[in-house]
Amino acid sequence: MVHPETQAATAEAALPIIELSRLTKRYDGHAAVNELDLTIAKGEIFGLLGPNGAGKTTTILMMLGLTEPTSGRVRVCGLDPTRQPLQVKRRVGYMPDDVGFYEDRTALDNLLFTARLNRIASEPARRKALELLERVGLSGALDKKVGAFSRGMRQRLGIADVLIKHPEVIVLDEPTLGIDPEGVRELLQLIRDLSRLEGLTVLLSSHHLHQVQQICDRVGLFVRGELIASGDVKSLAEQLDDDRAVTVELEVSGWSEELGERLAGIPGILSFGVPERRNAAPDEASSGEETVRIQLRCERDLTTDAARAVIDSGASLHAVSRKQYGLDDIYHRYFEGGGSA
Ligand SMILES: Nc1ncnc2c1ncn2[C@@H]1O[C@H](COP(=O)(O)OP(=O)(O)OP(=O)(O)O)[C@@H](O)[C@H]1O
Repeated sequence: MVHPETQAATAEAALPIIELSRLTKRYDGHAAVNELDLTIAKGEIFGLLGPNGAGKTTTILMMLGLTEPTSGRVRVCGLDPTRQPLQVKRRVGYMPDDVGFYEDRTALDNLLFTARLNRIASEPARRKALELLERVGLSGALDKKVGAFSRGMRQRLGIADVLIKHPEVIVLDEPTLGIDPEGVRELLQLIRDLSRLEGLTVLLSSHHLHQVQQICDRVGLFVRGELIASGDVKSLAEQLDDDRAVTVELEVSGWSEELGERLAGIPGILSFGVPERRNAAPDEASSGEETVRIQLRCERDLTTDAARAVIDSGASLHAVSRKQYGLDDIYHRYFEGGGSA
């Protein structure tokens, strides 16, 4: 989903804040990240998506100056993390997938501790901590020891913890791991609001396609250390349709050979699968009143012609639609066969 706010991005928002060029990290000759080129604009919410071992964490660690690239270039807020790690740390908030807190201290104390580490004076730190606890919905639990927090509360406190130093960029590694659906919804909303209202750039690493789809302006698909595609969900879907074929889906009962012939006779239909009958041998075509789904690959949108063929054949048409690719389809199509679309 592309957010309208993003389309109306200001000139400032288009400024690159993260720039990776030919970035490579090798471990014992094995490339964990290989020749990665990626630019993220100020204010963008960018999703790093990929299976285990794809190189997402290694990329993040190089951006934070926590591991040195083998070759290539990284710039974060105009700084080189390898040579200026402290300046980068001041501007970038990192929330790992398992945030560590002092368990026997309260939420407020934990935030004040982080503020002290970042040399924020005690009065402004207290004001900011209380404001952030309110913001992340934890003002009712500020005196509660973190050891008694649920996973969702810890993640929300983690967000407050990265925000206390007023960063320009936040990097969140699997922020919704282990949180219930309602908690996930609230957390994603919070992240999006923070980005929109405060111009915060967010880099989010995740396996959860639907969550990434809900809040990210752009997504990068990682496979074996390589960024195999990036863009908003719509443009990734378009890249999948290289041949510009359109998929039309029909839900029909009363399938017959005649319907098959009528569909095959429509100019512009490239192919379609003959629906299988339930409990039948795989090569036996379906018949009768059972509802079946048929996907047609067409040169152009032929929903009307396909619907007419169903009705003319005497079958019942329950649904007809042009298939829209979601991130699920994109992910699976790209990752099938090891990452070639
Ligand atoms: N310190 C290390 N020493 C050797 N190999 C490493 C090291 N760190 C990562 N790797 C390897 O680099 C590759 C990329 O790992 P990385 O952790 O960046 O992937 P990821 O996409 O973050 O995976 P996950 O989603 O599981 O966290 C993997 O093959 C991993 O085994």
